[in-house]
Amino acid sequence: KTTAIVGCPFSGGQPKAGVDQGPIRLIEAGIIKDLEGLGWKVKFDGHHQFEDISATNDPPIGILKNPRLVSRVTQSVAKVVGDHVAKGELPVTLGGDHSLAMGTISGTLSKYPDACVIWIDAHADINTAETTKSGNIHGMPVSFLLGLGPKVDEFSWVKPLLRTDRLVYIGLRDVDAGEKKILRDNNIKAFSMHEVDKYGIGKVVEIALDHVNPGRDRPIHLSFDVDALDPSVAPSTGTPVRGGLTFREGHYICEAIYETGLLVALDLMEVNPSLADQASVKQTVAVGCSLVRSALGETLL
Ligand SMILES: N[C@@]1(C(=O)O)CN(C[C@@H]2CCCCN2)C[C@@H]1CCC[B-](O)(O)O
Ligand SMILES: [Mn+2]
Ligand SMILES: [Mn+2]
Ligand SMILES: [Mn+2]
Repeated sequence: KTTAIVGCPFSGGQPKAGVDQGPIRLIEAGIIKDLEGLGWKVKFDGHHQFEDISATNDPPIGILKNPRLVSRVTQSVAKVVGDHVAKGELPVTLGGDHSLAMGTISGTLSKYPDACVIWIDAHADINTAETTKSGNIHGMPVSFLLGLGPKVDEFSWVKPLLRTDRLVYIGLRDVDAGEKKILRDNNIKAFSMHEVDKYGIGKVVEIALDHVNPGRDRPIHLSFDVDALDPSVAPSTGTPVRGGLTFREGHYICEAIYETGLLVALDLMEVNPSLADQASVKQTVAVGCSLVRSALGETLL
């Protein structure tokens, strides 16, 4: 079994510098050796370099920031991830901000059209060009993947390959009003921290899988935004929100998804080693590596 580490040093979907350094820090922390230790053959063809944001003439479209750069980068990521998936390799995409998921999930769905997406995040990342208040495209990838909202020519390459009944969220606790309406209007299954408290993470993962993968026969793309975790667990991230998943709840999700044997692609997003003090950075990077190990088969016994 082969996994391909796709390092995506990219920050164009959001305004805070540093998240583009996430991949190198995860690599330096030893993620490759970690996965080899779990028996994986690990391919790492280097970090996918992207033009410097400042070097591109990329005025906003409406209020969307860096639209041409984000589109170009995510389209190239779609090809990279698609190629790895087509070869039967498990791409582990290291971000970089969560706009990259427009690329990773397009890549996965191009090979596995019946795949389901499990989105672990404090946020729904489902704003459209009409509903976004920030214009930060890391808050929008899911709407493009579902084909919701007004067309944005720059992103016409993103095909609406994802179906609303193949998407489920766990960890939500900071969802914009416009996003709440989109989730309701489209009957999208979402387990907020309220449901995690109410049912416990074990039951939540079971119900989530029953919803998007009732026969446990569909490939799974797990897209993990480290800000789903409580800021005390993963402090170095761009949009922290209190009241998040514990260290164990985050790891349980990854362990349970691995146990299904259906994982075909993983994203580990929004680690920003420029935020908070060095101890916090070290902690966040270590948690990121640990989550990846758990999603790729590390067990406690
Ligand atoms: N919905 C958001 C957007 O900018 O669209 C607004 N939110 C920040 C905002 C601050 C003020 C109180 C309400 N929340 C961040 C989120 C995107 C997160 C992207 B992710 O990849 O980190 O999940
Ligand atoms: Mn590659
Ligand atoms: Mn996110
Ligand atoms: Mn988030």
